Amino acid sequence: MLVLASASPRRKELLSLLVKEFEVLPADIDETPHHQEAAKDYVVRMAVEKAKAAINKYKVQPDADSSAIIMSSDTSVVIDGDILGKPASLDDSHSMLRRLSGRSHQVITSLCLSDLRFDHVITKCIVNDVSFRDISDVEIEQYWKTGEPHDKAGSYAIQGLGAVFVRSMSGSYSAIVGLPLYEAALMLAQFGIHPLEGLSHE
Ligand SMILES: Cc1cn([C@H]2C[C@H](O)[C@@H](COP(=O)(O)OP(=O)(O)OP(=O)(O)O)O2)c(=O)[nH]c1=O
Repeated sequence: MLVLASASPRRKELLSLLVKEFEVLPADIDETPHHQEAAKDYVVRMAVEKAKAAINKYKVQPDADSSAIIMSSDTSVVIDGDILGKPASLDDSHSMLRRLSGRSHQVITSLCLSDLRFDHVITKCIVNDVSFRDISDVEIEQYWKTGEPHDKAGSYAIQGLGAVFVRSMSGSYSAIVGLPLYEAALMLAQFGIHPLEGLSHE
């Protein structure tokens, strides 16, 4: 059994492109960065901590499969070395999008796959560059009212209306949305799960 340790509907949707059957088990962790923690280290640590929290929850389930594989991920927006998580308010969203306006930033996504004993663990960190056009204060307020930025790192969604701010990007689109499909497929294969096997030929 594959277990996706995530509350993100985007991650569930993206993983369902690769795997037909999996369980979803959100893991609650403290997402506060450590003092002077480098962005890449933080993003990988978050995925590892989500995996560990989900393992602890999963193991105590009566029908737990001892050969289950846990997948977890984290996405953060990084500008000038600062980590931007999800906005807590319009003010927060405003200061994030003001910083991103007219500039390039990075979206860093980590992926962690592990067995239940946390013996076999693979982590991967994917760095993408995204360039924004200038954004006005009025647009920031209008965008906030759509609700879209509320649960997104950096306060925007490239897969939604936030795309109107994106001049260009390089790297992995699925990683920015929350789950890097190319890397996920390669890592799943290392655990014996092969996404292209068993698909119908209709
Ligand atoms: C930059 C960007 C982020 N996001 C999302 C992906 C993640 O869901 C979210 C970043 O928060 P995360 O903490 O990575 O994930 P989450 O809290 O939504 O889910 P979980 O921790 O349970 O797995 O931002 C987009 O959907 N589009 C984007 O363009």
